[in-house]
Amino acid sequence: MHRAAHPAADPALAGAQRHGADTDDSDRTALIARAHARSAGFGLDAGHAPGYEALAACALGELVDASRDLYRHALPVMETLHAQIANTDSMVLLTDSSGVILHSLGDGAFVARARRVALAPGVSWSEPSKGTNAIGTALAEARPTIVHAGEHFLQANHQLTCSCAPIAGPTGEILGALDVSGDHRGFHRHTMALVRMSAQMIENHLFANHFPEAVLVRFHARPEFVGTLFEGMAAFTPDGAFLAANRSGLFQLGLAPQALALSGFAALFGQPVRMAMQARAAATLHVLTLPSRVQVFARIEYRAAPVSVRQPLAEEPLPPALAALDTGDAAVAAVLRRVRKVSGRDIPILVQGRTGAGKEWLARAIHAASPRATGPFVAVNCAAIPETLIEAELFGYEEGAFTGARRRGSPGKLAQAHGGTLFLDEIGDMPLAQQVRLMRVLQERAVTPLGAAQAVPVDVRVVCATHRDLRAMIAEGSFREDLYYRINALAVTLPALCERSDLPVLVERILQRQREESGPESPLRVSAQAMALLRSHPWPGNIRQLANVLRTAAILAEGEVEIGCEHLPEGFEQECGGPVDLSPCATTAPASGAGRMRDWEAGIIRQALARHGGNVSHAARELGVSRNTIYRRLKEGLDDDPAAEG
Ligand SMILES: Nc1ncnc2c1ncn2[C@@H]1O[C@H](COP(=O)(O)OP(=O)(O)OP(=O)(O)O)[C@@H](O)[C@H]1O
Repeated sequence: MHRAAHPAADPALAGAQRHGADTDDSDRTALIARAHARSAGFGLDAGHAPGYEALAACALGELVDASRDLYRHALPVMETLHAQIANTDSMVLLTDSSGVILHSLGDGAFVARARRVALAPGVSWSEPSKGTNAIGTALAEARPTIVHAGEHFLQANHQLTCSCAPIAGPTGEILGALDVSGDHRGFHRHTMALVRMSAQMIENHLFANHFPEAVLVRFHARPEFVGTLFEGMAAFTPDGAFLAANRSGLFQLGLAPQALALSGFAALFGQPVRMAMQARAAATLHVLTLPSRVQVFARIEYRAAPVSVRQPLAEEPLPPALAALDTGDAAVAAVLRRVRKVSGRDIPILVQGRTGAGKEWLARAIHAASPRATGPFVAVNCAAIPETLIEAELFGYEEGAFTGARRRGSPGKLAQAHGGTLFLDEIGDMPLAQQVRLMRVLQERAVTPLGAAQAVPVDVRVVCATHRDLRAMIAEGSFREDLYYRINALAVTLPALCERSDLPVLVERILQRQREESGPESPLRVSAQAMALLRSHPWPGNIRQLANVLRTAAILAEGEVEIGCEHLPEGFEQECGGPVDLSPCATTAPASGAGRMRDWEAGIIRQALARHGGNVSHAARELGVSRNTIYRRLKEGLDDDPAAEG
């Protein structure tokens, strides 16, 4: 049977109690023994490493979404904590209440080792899945916990030392946990204290922002502690009924929860709430008397509820920028609702979808609907920049940094996006070396241009897009997993045009926009026959191709009342799989399978190339895709074709 190492036997652990854990040595031994007994009860085998499967990105995105308040308030605190433990071969982790890692920040060398034991987002570290470990055990015991080296139930984790504190919500429920894990040889007795203080900071932020309509009292017996991590906080209704208090508040008030629940402001602070509220505008602190007769210094705040907080989120209208993309397709509407939920927060979003499906448009709308709307929106297409230039383009360079560098250098796209949104299109095409640099910039929020000695602070929200399967790329080693999780707090997938149910509305919107761009002309309709053709087309170039087809058709139909089949490109009907019928595009496309879909797209591209005598630019223009897309699709088609040579 696996035996718990005695904490006192490890000199590194001596004094852990004095530096953060709530337990003395005998308590710790008992705590680890309890955790081991539970772990054995779960049927875990100490010598056997369990499967290390992470949740799929979208499932992880849903968990992050479900814990969005915790995530939002924890992220900046994690960054600060990470800066404090930088270069200590360790990482900072945030989990939800079930122990699934939601977010991680770490040092390069340790991250690679941590990945081997699945210390990565999407993996559960609950006791039932990993046995005794700081995260699972802290959550099970609802107390700050250190689990060091051989105290881990699984031998695979004996190389780790972990310090974890649960994070309680404003009404006391455990929302998740904050953990620092590192190499056991680097155990530092102050780590637990840092983790506890950071967890406390997150709890205080959550508390201060939780009650939409409340009188908030921040108090402490020492005036210099009001407004710090150590202040007590208590929330009351506007007529003085007690709502909740944070840890320090509960400690200072010194009453049992049942007694507090029945108390009011006057009973706890010795004067009516109205009197305290009248004094709240004064710059000086207010003196109040606790039931224990102890006098405390207090700052009193009152927040009235914004009307919208009372309405369920789902009923709120979309902000105009997002509403403009809502053309009636259910999948698109679901995407818009998801991004709307995080629109006020700097959460990185990964937009997935085929070429031309509207990823950049969505990114622009996300920016326009965010508090950064007045800042810049800078788009970078990683597939369109030669590999050798990506670094200079993104990170900037000093004068003379490399041969061919512009005089006076360049700030780079990241710095240009300062205060706004950086849209990284085709992020899957970014070379690995630049992925490492980008990761560092996002972590440190500062960029060092090529040839520069000084880092420049950058404040950007990142929205990335890809048509590639980044998880498959991670598996084959061509995309960094840490970057993937960094850019992918929320992943959304735009449907291909042929999967959308809103083609007529989309057509109408595109024609309307094109009319607005090219001056007042009589409104154009699309004939029923032509609409049926549009519906049955496979649209490999998606909305971009549709917009191009409509632009040309509108010009050809000038002076007529509607766009007819004769205004659509030559060969259009054949691409639709024959004569016009009213069947949806899916029936003309291959039955299923991403591979066959690609072959079929490659076939359409080959036909277009044949029509244009092999001229890639002309074929690209007709299909409404970039030349890069044509090259890529042809290459993918050939790579997948077992009969292809070479
Ligand atoms: N919701 C929309 N309504 C009207 N037109 C749209 C919409 N979304 C996209 N478009 C049109 O489709 C074109 C392509 O869109 P966008 O550049 O966003 O696609 P993308 O998915 O980023 O493409 P790529 O993968 O090639 O970078 C736009 O220039 C615009 O003309």
